[in-house]
Amino acid sequence: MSGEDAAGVRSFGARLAEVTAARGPLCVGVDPHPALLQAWGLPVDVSGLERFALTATEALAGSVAVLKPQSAFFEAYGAAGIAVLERVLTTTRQAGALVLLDVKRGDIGSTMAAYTAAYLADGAPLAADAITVSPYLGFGSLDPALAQARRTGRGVFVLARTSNPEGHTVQRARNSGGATIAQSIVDAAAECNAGAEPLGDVGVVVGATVEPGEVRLDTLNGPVLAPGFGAQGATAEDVRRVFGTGLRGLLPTSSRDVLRHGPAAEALRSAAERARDSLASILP
Ligand SMILES: O=c1ccn([C@@H]2O[C@H](COP(=O)(O)O)[C@@H](O)[C@H]2O)c(=O)[nH]1
Repeated sequence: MSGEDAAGVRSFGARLAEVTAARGPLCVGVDPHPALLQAWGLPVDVSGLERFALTATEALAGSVAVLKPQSAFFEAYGAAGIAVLERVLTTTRQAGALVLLDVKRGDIGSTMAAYTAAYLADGAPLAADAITVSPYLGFGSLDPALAQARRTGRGVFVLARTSNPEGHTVQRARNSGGATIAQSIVDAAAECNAGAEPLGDVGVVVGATVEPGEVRLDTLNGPVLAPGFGAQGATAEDVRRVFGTGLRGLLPTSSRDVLRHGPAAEALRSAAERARDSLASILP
């Protein structure tokens, strides 16, 4: 497995391929919903957030390939919440998992450069291995993030066909060439990934809840984050129906359906293992 550039920077695609080969292709979301804090017997304040997020992270980061903290739940507590998020990022990395920060950023290029400095720059307090980005301002507006990700061995996951039921009006609309918007995003990502070994750095988000055949992923040559597995109703069988078997880079992700088993670390790990094992026959 190569994936190293001339400066010796190991690409995100290579790092993702390596960690999923070792730990299984599963992402678990760290989503400190107020209802989950309550279910764990924690107060819905920043102390509860800290206990919840660090308990989940410490329980899972040693065995799960990728953890995906959902930034919104940390931002809700202001600066103190962001401080907890910083600790989640550090703790995840130290335990060997990759950290995908779900922030869904997207803006004009010059502002995108500032988001890039916040999340994809070496040494930034909120630097992650990868982030989610929104292409709604045009795929080209993401260029600063894509370029920085490549330079620093990080990745981006571009929203293409999201898992929520409201997504289809925009994402299944067709452009002047007849392609759906979702497919045009996947195709733009595929162009960025062309020739990359073992996998490109530009991933897409395609929900496990969408109709089979809505999006062609065969030429993507990049990671596919598949939310909707678990609490939103998609099963392992749905993952198989939507993505087929053996799709390289497929990374199903589940948050609430794992987290509801806490706060005991062993129970959290077992829930993640069950989720991963349920996908074993489908994934490469
Ligand atoms: O299309 C999308 C993109 C992102 N998400 C995020 O993933 C998790 C899903 O949580 P569950 O508890 O497993 O439903 C959450 O953070 C979403 O913001 C998504 O669901 N769909």
